[in-house]
Amino acid sequence: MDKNKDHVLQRLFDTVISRKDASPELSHSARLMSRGRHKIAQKFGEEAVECVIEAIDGNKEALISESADVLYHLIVMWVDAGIEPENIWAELARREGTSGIEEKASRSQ
Ligand SMILES: N=c1c2ncn([C@@H]3O[C@H](COP(=O)(O)OP(=O)(O)OP(=O)(O)O)[C@@H](O)[C@H]3O)c2ncn1[C@@H]1O[C@H](COP(=O)(O)O)[C@@H](O)[C@H]1O
Repeated sequence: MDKNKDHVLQRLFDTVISRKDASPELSHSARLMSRGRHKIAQKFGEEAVECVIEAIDGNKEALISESADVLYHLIVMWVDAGIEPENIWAELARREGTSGIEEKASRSQ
């Protein structure tokens, strides 16, 4: 069994991808995707800004809720762009063990 399937983000991705051909009347994901890439990106940006506001204000519960909104809208953006969660996990795995300080220094050389 693919253990990634147990992950809530993978299940959410599978649900959103299954909504690509769903009715915009019945599915929020289908409605958002039917409105196009600019709208999807705009919604992601709005949710990210709401996260920033709650983080700065120190509202832990609100930050948890806004973080879930950000992840949902990020997943809609991946589906629209043809990106799979595995692509992101692979990039994160590639970075494992490389300090961000070292990586930044190597870019400026
Ligand atoms: N995680 C979420 C999720 N998070 C937030 N939202 C919706 O995102 C919407 C955000 O509302 P807004 O008013 O900000 O956005 P909007 O309706 O696009 O409005 P405008 O910006 O156009 O004014 C709300 O309707 C929320 O319910 C979500 N909708 C769906 N999911 C997941 O996606 C699954 C599939 O949902 P459907 O596609 O609706 O079947 C669900 O079972 C959930 O697991």
